[in-house]
Parts: sequence; structure tokens; C-alpha cells
Amino acid sequence: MTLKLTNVTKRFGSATAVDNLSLEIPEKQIFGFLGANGAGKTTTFRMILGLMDLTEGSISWNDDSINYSKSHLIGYLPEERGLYPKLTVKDQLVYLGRLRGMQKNDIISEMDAWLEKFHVPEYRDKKVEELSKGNQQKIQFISAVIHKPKLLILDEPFSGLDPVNVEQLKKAVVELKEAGTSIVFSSHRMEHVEELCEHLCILHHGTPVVHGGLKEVKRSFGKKNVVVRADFDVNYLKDVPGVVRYKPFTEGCELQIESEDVAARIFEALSGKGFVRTFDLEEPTLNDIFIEKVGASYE
Ligand SMILES: Nc1ncnc2c1ncn2[C@@H]1O[C@H](COP(=O)(O)OP(=O)(O)OP(=O)(O)O)[C@@H](O)[C@H]1O
Repeated sequence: MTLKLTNVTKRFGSATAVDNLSLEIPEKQIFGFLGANGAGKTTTFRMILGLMDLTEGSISWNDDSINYSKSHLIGYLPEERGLYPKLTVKDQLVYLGRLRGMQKNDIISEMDAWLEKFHVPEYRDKKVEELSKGNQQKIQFISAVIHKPKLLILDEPFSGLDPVNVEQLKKAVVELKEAGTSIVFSSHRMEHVEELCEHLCILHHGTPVVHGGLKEVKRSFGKKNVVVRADFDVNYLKDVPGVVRYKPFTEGCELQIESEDVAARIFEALSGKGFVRTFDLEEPTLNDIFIEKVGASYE
């Protein structure tokens, strides 16, 4: 089921939050939505979910509109987390699962499987308010997927989680994809998108500045990175013609180069100067692309 946004615009008074956005989000894949604060990611999600009217344009899912009757096919982890603090995890999930039309027994067996997967079966009968923020987020994630949605929208799913929990959640997201779920998620962390997504979009002031398959996006960027580790001072490499950005680190440097042939020049400039431990020509990172297209870094 392909999700298709056609010329979608959202205005709040005279401010444009999303500006003529056209995207195709392929089914059974993980699609990454990047953008600085206020770029329009959450607004786009809300429009996809039918929680907010579009000012212009259209959104279709499998050539049909998304409306309330399809809510059992869609899962949503909102940016603003919200669970009932006084309810136990079990009562919470049963309540939310029932709202999605599930039978109680099915909810409980699905819940138990998820709690096991997240290594927290003991949370079953705990009140939500007794859990840490990160663990509440896991429960909220379970509430977004308990009904096995076909389309899953995750707004900043990894924010506020420690590295172990990030890994658990990533694994869960990949497994859901492998089981046939179409997933769209937003993140401020480039490496999450880089690791998980086949397709992505970078929004800037509501407009897509980068859109496409991860590999094609990197290839079409043109610039590459050279990473040098050496036993001598490599500072002079920043003046090699064709080096556009220079980042030193303790044992060497990372150089952004305008095209692949500049790598040969750097290689030449290193010869006879001392011991070079490693010399790597690498694809640009999403962070490199983001910096150039949006003019800022998340880091
Ligand atoms: N209900 C609203 N009324 C007025 N302006 C709004 C409303 N919702 C969002 N906006 C504005 O729309 C723009 C896009 O906001 P949005 O929340 O979609 O960005 P975002 O990319 O999700 O940002 P963040 O990463 O900070 O969550 C912002 O300028 C925001 O102030």
C-alpha cells in the first residue's frame, strides 16, 4: 500500500508549515523523515493520519483516502507521549487495543510477546507512573503496534532512550518491516535514518530539499569523504585543491572532497611524509548532506 502525498500544503494563518510537498512512501519499507525543529514533520504526520486538515493537496493510501475507518490499519507513536499514569501496563494496553477493535485475549498474548521482546515482562502489572520515562516510551510503542498495523508512523521514536533501548527498538522496527509493515519515522539523529531507511526525505521549511533512495541520494550528492589516519601532522591536507571541508581528529583528519579524483591528489600529497595508517574513500554521510542542504547540523 503506497502512501502518496500530492502537492500538500499546510498554512497556519500566514505561516506555511508544509509547502507543496509531494512524496511517495513505498510499502513494506522504512522511510525516514528528517528536518530541523519546525521543519514540518509532525504537521505532515498529522495530515497523513487525518488529524489535521490539509490547506491544499491530497493524501492517498493505496489510491484511497485515509480516514477513521482505517484506524485499525494504522499505528501512531506521537511526539507528545501520553499514557494513563494510574493504569497498569496491562489495563492500559487492553483499553487501547479494545479501541482498535481487538479481542482481549489477543491483546494480552500480543502484549506478553512484546514485553518479552523488550525484556520487561515484570512491567505487566505495574502502573505506568512507576516506570521510567524511557520504559513508558516502550509501552507507548507497544500500544502503537499491538494491533499489527499495516502502516506505522513513529514521531521521534528514539528520543529519550538510552543506547541499549535504542538498539532494542531498532531491532523491533526492522522486524516489523520484515513482517510487511510500512514504517515512516522522523528523527533528529542521522545515523538512525542511515542505518534503518531505504528511502528518506529531508524537509526544510516545509519543503523537501532531498528525497529518494538512500544510496541514490548519497551518490547524486557528488562529494565524498577521505579519512586519513597517520603518524604525522596532516593539517596541510586542508589546502589540497578540491578539499571543501576539513575536520581534524586526534590521529588524523576527515576531508570532504568535491569529487572522487581529489582523493588521488590527497594520496599523492601524503607520499613520502611518514607512516600512513589508513586511507579511506567514503560515501558522504547523511549529516554531510544535511549540512549542505539545510545549512546546519543536528550535532
Ligand atoms: N497548531 C499549530 N498552529 C500554528 N502553528 C503551528 C501549529 N502546529 C505547527 N505549527 C508550526 O508549523 C511549523 C512546523 O511545525 P512541526 O511541529 O510540524 O515541525 P517539526 O518538524 O515536527 O518540528 P520538531 O522537530 O521540533 O518536532 C512550525 O513553525 C510550527 O510552529
